[in-house]
Amino acid sequence: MTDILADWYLWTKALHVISVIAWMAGLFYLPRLFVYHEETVKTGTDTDDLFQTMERRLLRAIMNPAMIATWIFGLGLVMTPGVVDWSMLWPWVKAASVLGMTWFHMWLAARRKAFAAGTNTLSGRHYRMMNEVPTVLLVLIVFSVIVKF
Ligand code: HEM
Repeated sequence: MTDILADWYLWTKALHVISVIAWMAGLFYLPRLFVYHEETVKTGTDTDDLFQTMERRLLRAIMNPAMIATWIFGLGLVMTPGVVDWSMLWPWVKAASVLGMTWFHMWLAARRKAFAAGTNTLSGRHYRMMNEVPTVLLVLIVFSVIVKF
């Protein structure tokens, strides 16, 4: 098994990065949709329906599959011999950051359900601030995997 992973290392990494890009696009865009949804749309209107459709499709068609693919290829890299040295700091920073990113995804999914039920209570400002969470985690992750401190 580890031989196969070693042979496919660069392909796995390429697929991991492609999945990461698709996931991050959604993690940045969905909170922006929530900002406009909250600040400009009245509950029960056609525009409300349109925003709900965009949010649902973004999450189900792009973000959920991209998150699952990122995890599968990422764990494939973790199991590849010689890739991760757990005595260094970077794998721990990366692990904590990807857990944070996954938590953020779940939080967004819960907020989408609140919009769909017409029970959103958070302000546009709140969503703007939360939009910084994936940015901070992205910076930590990229420094971890590239600099390998
Ligand atoms: C979800 C769980 C994840 C796991 C288990 C994981 C694990 C890994 C591992 C083990 C590597 C290999 C490092 C190497 O070859 O030296 C890697 C590479 C990489 N990861 Fe992840 N990762 C995950 C999520 C993410 C996320 C969320 C991002 C970006 C926001 C990301 C960005 C990258 C990048 C850019 C590389 C390539 C670094 C290089 O050029 O060598 N990963 N990942």
